[in-house]
Amino acid sequence: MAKILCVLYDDPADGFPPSPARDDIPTIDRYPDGQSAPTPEAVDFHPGELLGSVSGELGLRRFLEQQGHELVVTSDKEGDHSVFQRELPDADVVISQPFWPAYLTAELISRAPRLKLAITAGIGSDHVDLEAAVDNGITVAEATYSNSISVAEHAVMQILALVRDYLPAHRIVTDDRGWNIADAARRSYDLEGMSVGVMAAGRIGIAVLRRLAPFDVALHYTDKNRLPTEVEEELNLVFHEDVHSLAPAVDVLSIHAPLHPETKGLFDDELIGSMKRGSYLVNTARAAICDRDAVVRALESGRLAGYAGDVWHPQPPPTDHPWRDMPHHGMTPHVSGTTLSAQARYAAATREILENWLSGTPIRDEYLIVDQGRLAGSGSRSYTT
Ligand SMILES: NC(=O)c1ccc[n+]([C@@H]2O[C@H](COP(=O)([O-])OP(=O)(O)OC[C@H]3O[C@@H](n4cnc5c(N)ncnc54)[C@H](O)[C@@H]3O)[C@@H](O)[C@H]2O)c1
Repeated sequence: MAKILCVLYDDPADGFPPSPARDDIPTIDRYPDGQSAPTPEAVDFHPGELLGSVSGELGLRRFLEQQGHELVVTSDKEGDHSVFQRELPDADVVISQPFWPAYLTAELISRAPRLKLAITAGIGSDHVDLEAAVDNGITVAEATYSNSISVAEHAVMQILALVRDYLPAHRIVTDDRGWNIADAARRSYDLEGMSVGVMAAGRIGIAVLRRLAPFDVALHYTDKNRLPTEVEEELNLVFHEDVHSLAPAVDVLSIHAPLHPETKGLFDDELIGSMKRGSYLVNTARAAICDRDAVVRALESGRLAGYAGDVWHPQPPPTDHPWRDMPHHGMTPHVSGTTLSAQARYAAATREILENWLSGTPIRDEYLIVDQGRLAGSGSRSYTT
């Protein structure tokens, strides 16, 4: 029998909601590239419920316990005495979410001799030391595509919020109880006619490009895997060989690459300094792709007119993290990929992966990041160790 250790974020501060705000959510059978939505044999939850917090348990308890497996769910993840680190040494499976990541470092992996499977309930497995997973024969799998559109919508929202300076205007109404139109207009522009670029046009990046096309903007992108010519022509995309060519060419840049050795710290003083004065940078990918203090400096100097995103390092960030107080930012907590709509999909994908693993049947190739001692599936396309 297997021990499954699941690290989830805390319930809402005022308790687990007795009912969701809406009775149902749209059913998505297929993702934009034709990949089918998760196909577990069954689920023990109602889509639209809060599943990603501790009491939601990703809807897994009945399924696992009926088969005699042990499920431990906790939000307590930091330090030697945390429930996560105390339960890890005899765990067979760890499930974690990027929103509240249980950092599976090489050192922790060395203390978990039974660990065979690390599931990311969401997308982005950089909280797992992939090299250590390769070396220790651990399979890493994630819920590919489950929240890609969720994140794309968030990025588009934040691009518009920055360019139009939405949040300060909202605060004039709620906090100041005021009506100074000039205060609201002094940094507010139209997106129309601007150049917008994405760094990485994978599942999220292409969805951002598609959603922005009707805004009559010039679309640019870079990716180490170039898109098919017909997609470039359809969206009238300008391709850049690398981010150093993309950054100075656009007014707005949205980051959608995974965090791995090629992308860590990429947006430093030099790269951000090559952008036009008054550019906007949105990062819903991973915080460590940007140099934390270079972002603050660029907002203070006016090189960046705005920065937004939902990803921080570490997570949760300390209360004095400089991104909480820097000027002209539109940051949210790491929430874009954990809408209730996304939760239904990644909870179902997590169940599907567990069903496969527990019955010894293959996990879908597109869910795999590391398998059999090497990068595999989606991981071999998007990551480097
Ligand atoms: N904020 C959130 O809630 C949230 C949710 C999901 C995913 N994400 C992040 O977004 C990332 C992308 O997700 P996705 O579903 O689009 O993944 P994806 O695998 O579909 O796309 C990743 C793309 O990045 C490209 N790429 C990788 N390294 C690159 C490099 N050095 N230069 C240029 N391009 C590079 C790949 O070729 C690929 O096209 C994830 O890895 C994750 O870190 C965040």
